[in-house]
Amino acid sequence: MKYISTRGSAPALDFEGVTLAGLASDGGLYVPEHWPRFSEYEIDAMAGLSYVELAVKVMGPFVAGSLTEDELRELCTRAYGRFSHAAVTPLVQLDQQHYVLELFHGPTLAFKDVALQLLGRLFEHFLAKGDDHLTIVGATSGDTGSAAIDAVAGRDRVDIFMLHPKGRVSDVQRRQMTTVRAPNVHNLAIEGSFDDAQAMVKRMFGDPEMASSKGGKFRISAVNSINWARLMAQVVYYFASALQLGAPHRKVAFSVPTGNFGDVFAGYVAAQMGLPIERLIVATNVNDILHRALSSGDYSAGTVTPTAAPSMDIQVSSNFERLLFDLGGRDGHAMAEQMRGFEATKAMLLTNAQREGAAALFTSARVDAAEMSGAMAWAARECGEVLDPHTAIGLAAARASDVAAAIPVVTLATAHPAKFPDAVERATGIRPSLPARVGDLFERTEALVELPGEYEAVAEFVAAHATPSA
Ligand SMILES: Cc1ncc(COP(=O)(O)O)c(C=O)c1O
Ligand SMILES: N[C@@H](CCOP(=O)(O)O)C(=O)O
Repeated sequence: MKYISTRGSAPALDFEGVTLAGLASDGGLYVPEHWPRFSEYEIDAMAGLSYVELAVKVMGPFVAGSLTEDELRELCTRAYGRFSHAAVTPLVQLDQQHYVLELFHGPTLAFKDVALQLLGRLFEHFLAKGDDHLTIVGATSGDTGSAAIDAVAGRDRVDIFMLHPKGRVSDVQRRQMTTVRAPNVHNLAIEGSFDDAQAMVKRMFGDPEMASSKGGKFRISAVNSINWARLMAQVVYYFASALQLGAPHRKVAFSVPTGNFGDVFAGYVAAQMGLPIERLIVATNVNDILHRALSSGDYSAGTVTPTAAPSMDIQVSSNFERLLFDLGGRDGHAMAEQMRGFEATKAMLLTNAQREGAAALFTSARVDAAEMSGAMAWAARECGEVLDPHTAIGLAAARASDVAAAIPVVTLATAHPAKFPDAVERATGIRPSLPARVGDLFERTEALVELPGEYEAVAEFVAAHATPSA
């Protein structure tokens, strides 16, 4: 499989190349040059497979040419062996129509583990072939950081620099990052929002002093969902849950709490691969750029409002570019032009083709604090299911949607409620406790460096602590 950039001028790469590159050298995001498609018969034959075997089937076409089936199976077995539930991503029924897909049984209690446990192992596998060193630079609004750090802490040939917006992640989220003591892990608390951090990360990929692809010293790579391998691994659980609910003979809808548009884009990929998805509901909090874009075509970023669902406090959604590229006829030069406009003005209008294409599969909803708390209270009271604030936003959007009653709606449960104990207690009266596997999080010492929200300060820190490319 070859991958092409959404901005049309970076070289096409194979799966190994895109995994190690993270972001394309023209500033675009890599997508497969075509969507592999399964027949109804092939999807039917996936029913009953274990999570690992399903992962091998679904991801097989994407890694072709870079990994053998046995190598992929081995990497998946080790990645998903670290999950505390035998089903890896168990599906729980709430009522006649609604389900939650629990994606938080990995080591750091968020859906990010599903992809990052695999990505850490992919980095190790590919780097073992040569003698190069990777400098991972990432931005987190709370969950990617801990999942990525867990996935690469202590690994040879990798340094990780994780930027989080100071004071804007929960205590549990921060401690899950800052209490990991490994010489290759660097936590940077920066002034500003997640969007500011994400912009600095993207800038480093184009910095001629820093990025080896531009003549600089370090082989920079990504663990955010700008890295294709992240999304690829997330496609699997759409198949896993839909198969349990009767696919391919029955359609299923999904409601996805959304920030950077990675998780829900994985659902779009599943639909392109033949999974019968009735609808993808994009659920945002009051940072609603995606809701505005999908409902009125207006993709314009305002300032970020901190909320009780901090991991979704995002206004610039990286992966939306992948959708716009696909819906706009895969014209890289037009996409580059559209993104140049957005980068200059922080606003853009979707074209008619992009709006109409999106409307065929997506709907959206903006969920405020009261609606979020209401969904948490309902799930706890009526169904005995304690949800985190992000999942509650997905569920509120799912319950308000007009999906026909005969079609099951699966809300992706993206984080364990104990990551946000105060918000959960306020809404439900229940204070969730951390599972034993995260250990003595509040007894451990934290290590982090505070930096101003300036690119130069971050680049200087990375340059002083990273290992140059071979
Ligand atoms: C708990 C949680 N829910 C939802 C999201 C949104 O996911 P995405 O950025 O893939 O849209 C995130 C962060 O990305 C998250 O950490
Ligand atoms: N919500 C994320 C933000 C980064 O998103 P990603 O999926 O692109 O890594 C987080 O929790 O860090």
